[in-house]
Amino acid sequence: MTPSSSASAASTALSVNVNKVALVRNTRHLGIPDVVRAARLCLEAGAHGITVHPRPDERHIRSGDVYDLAALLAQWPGREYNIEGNPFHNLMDFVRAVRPQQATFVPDSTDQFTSDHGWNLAQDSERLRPLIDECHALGVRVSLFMDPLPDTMAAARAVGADRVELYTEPYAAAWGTPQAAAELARYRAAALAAQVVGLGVNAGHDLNRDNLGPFVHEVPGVLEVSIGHALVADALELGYAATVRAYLACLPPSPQAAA
Ligand SMILES: CC(=O)[C@@H](O)[C@H](O)COP(=O)(O)O
Ligand SMILES: NCC(=O)COP(=O)(O)O
Repeated sequence: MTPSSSASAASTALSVNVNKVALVRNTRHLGIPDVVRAARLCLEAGAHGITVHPRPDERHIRSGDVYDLAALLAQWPGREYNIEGNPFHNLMDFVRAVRPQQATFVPDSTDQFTSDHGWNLAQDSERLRPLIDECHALGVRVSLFMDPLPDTMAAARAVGADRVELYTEPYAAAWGTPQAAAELARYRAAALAAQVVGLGVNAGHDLNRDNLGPFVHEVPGVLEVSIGHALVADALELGYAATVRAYLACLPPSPQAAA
């Protein structure tokens, strides 16, 4: 399929995180599974973008992957590249070199098992502000990885963020339990609070085929979900194309037809 194909028409964009393809690739010196091929197959199936989280220890996504994927995305006008990381570590070097459509600032330590919390803006706003300003000067949208706390959204806007990414692990952990409805209400309140102050809302972490649909149905105005671990696990069974289509089917359709 040529890169001119359209992404699926959806009001919530699906950005596929390919960290875990790289993780498997790194266990042998054979170059397979190919991270760029995985990303291309996902884009051909209608994914709106690709996300990577190049951690400093290169446990999965390596520097070369970041640049190889940038070259791929350059062939797909209208699809977005989202690079995640801690801006006080290695993220900004990638942002300066690659200028992705979006940078997602995540407050992870270098040895963290996985992302498990959002920013403490009372502590970090002043350090974040110049880096957010630099991203804007480079034409890069900034999303801050945040816990679903309505009272923190004004500070996220005040520091200059364009969007917040709601950390969705607590929702995923509650899925299928009596606490699920209460968790959804928390995310709904956080999303509304973000939108009231002019922030766009993204979401991610531990989203999957079961919990994605209810989330985007109950939480208004989610612009993008970035999904990796469960999606790649599903792709091991279904293949990338069928898996991406299955995730897109969970997202609300809209007349918007992305380029
Ligand atoms: C920020 C976040 O929740 C994920 O995007 C992150 O990329 C997960 O990192 P691992 O894939 O290393 O668990
Ligand atoms: N920002 C979330 C992301 O990119 C992927 O998270 P997960 O689906 O691997 O948990």
